[in-house]
Amino acid sequence: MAVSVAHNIAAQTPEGDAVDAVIAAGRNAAGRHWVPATSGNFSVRASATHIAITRSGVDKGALQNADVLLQDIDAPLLPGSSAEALLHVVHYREWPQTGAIFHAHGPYATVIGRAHAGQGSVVLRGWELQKALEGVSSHEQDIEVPVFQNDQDMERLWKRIRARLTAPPAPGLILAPGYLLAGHGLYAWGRDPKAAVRHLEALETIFQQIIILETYRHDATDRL
Ligand SMILES: CSCCC(=O)C(=O)COP(=O)(O)O
Ligand SMILES: [Zn+2]
Repeated sequence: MAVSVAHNIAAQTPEGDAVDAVIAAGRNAAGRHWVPATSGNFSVRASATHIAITRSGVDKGALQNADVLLQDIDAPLLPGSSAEALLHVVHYREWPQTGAIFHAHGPYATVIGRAHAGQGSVVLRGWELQKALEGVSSHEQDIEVPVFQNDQDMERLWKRIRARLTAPPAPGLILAPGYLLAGHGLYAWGRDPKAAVRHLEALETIFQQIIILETYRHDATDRL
C-alpha cells in the first residue's frame, strides 16, 4: 500500500499508535515553542516498511488524524507530505533501528546552527544533560552535532547528510542522534518516540545553555 491518510487508520494498531505518537510529539513541541508558524515535521515508524508522517504546512500543535500520512518508505513520496519528507524516509531506510524522527525550529538550535555553519559541527562537552543522549554516560564525553548549510533541494541535502552520518566520527568523538541545518532547525531521532523527544529536548536545552554561557562570558568581559 503506497497511499494512506490517517483518518482511515484503526486505533490500537501499530499504524494507529504511530499516528497518535506523531500527534502527541507535535503538540508537545508546540507547547515548548519549538515549531512556530507551521514549522517542524514529525514521523514515527509503524512497521519495517511504513511510517506515519505529518502533512506539509499544518500547525504541528493542532494536528488531527487527517494531518498525518502513512508513507511506504520504499514508495514515492505522497502528495501533500512534508516538504522535508525525503529526509525522514531515507533515514528510516538507512537505519532500521530508528523508530522516530522529530524536526523542530527551536530558537536556540536554529541560532547555534547558524553560528557554527562555518565549522561544520558543534562539539558538546561538560554538560550533564549530554547523558540524556543514547549511549552517553558522562559529561566528559565529546559529542559532535553535525551542522549542514541549509538547502531547499532535499536530494542534494540528504547526500551531504548521509555522507557525514555514515563516515566514522573523528577519534574521541561520539556522533549525536541529531544534526543541525544552519539557520533552519534541528533533526533528532531515537529508537522510539520517547527517545526522539528526549534527544530533541536535551539538544535544544544544551544549545540554550551554551548561548547563555557565551552571553554571560561576553557580558562579564565588558564589565572588566
Ligand atoms: C514554515 S517553516 C518552512 C518549512 C520547514 O522548514 C518546516 O519544517 C515545515 O515544513 P512542512 O512542509 O513539513 O510543514
Ligand atoms: Zn524545517
